[in-house]
Amino acid sequence: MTTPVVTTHSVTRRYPGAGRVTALDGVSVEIHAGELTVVAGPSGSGKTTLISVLAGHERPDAGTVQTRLGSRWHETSFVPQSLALLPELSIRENVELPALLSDRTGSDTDELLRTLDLAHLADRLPAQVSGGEQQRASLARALRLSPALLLADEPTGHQDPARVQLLLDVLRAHAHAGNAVVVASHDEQVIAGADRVLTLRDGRLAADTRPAAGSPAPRG
Ligand SMILES: Nc1ncnc2c1ncn2[C@@H]1O[C@H](COP(=O)(O)OP(=O)(O)OP(=O)(O)O)[C@@H](O)[C@H]1O
Repeated sequence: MTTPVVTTHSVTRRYPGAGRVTALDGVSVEIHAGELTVVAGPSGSGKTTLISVLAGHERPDAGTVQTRLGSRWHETSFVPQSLALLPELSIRENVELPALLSDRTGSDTDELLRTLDLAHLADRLPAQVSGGEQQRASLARALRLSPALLLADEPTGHQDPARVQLLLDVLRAHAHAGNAVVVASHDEQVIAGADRVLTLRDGRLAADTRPAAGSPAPRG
């Protein structure tokens, strides 16, 4: 097994406020390159919080997070549920944007647009395409610099089954090219296509499995 790209050790994340929610409770996981890891679990189980901690966007209240990636921003891409497309830029300009901020080559924008079935929409604004098309555009942008770690929060929520398969194929290809891909999802089709499934319940890691192998993943 390779050195993990990111490792969490007994990570706990609490949100302050009246309810003081414990969103993650002592979660220890290793994320490896070359795998599509799906974080599954019911609504509110901590999926978004875990991938935000893995991305470095959320800091744990207890426990530690180790990454072998440096602080170079282009190594990590995050597709939020909100998608965060810039409304005044076209779909093509949104996808191209990371390349304007970096000297890395990455993937070709037009090739990504074709692969994600967006080429015919390239000159439209985000408001002029569907929710599913916006979702694919946000993923295309995240892939533009070919990140070593790609995290995506429910990236198939607006897709029909054929497009879920398309996104799954794209995510698996990126992982199998030697990158770590982590997707928060409760879509059964995505879970079935994962190399590894981390299941959360009430902020705890309830299961760590490899669906294709049909056996628990090695831990630790
Ligand atoms: N900013 C916040 N302030 C307070 N509580 C929060 C905050 N963000 C999340 N929570 C709570 O933390 C818990 C975990 O939330 P999280 O968004 O990680 O779950 P999730 O599994 O991604 O849910 P979903 O599938 O609905 O997106 C939930 O109980 C949620 O209400």
